[in-house]
Amino acid sequence: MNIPQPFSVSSGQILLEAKGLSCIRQDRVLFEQLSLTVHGGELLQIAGKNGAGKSSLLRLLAGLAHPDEGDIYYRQQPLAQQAADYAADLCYIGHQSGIHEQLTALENLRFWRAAVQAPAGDDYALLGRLGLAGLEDIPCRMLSAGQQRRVSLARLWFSQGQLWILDEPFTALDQTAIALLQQHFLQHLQRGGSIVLTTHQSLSLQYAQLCKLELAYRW
Ligand SMILES: Nc1ncnc2c1ncn2[C@@H]1O[C@H](COP(=O)(O)OP(=O)(O)OP(=O)(O)O)[C@@H](O)[C@H]1O
Repeated sequence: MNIPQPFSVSSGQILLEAKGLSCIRQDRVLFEQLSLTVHGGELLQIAGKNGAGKSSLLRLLAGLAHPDEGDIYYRQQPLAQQAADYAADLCYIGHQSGIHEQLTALENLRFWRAAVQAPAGDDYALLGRLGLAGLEDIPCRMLSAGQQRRVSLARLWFSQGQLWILDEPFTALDQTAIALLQQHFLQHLQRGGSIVLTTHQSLSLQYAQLCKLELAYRW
């Protein structure tokens, strides 16, 4: 059975490309002349020691900061020329969980659905699947770190973006949640989606299209 390609860029085609990127923070060159490509259906893991510049690189790729040198292309066009399209096609989850702690898990999900114009869905069922049954209606500040991370990651179950950029998505998750998330990654890749992530943990599943970029720590 053929799985329909819901995304604008087909599997194997270049979705995101960076050429000659440099990033300087506090007078330290984190990286320079860094180039990479992300294809449809591909997972790119950015690895490296603490402080090597992984989060900084993800922020550049997400369009949240500008490189000191170099250019980023989305669907073969400069990012800056199609910022709105890129934002609609991107799900970025940073190091912080990004949840509103005064809102409940259910309210956070409803907020994100509205923000990305995703159709309404059974959020009780989704939260139950993520191990949060019975915790839907209490403020997120009362949840544990791992539970808050699960709420944050729930976006990936209704995101319509082809590209997911995820900074340390496994932080605070237990083994059950890590396995669930990795399974969800596989489904996204099999649909032709792409993922760029940082993690200090090795990916246990065998992704057909797994690339790894090691950022060296530079003094
Ligand atoms: N906005 C900023 N202003 C000043 N310095 C920054 C900024 N963002 C990052 N840095 C510095 O850049 C360096 C790289 O930080 P970054 O968060 O990108 O590293 P990382 O590889 O993601 O580290 P970790 O594995 O600890 O998360 C650090 O030394 C940090 O202090």
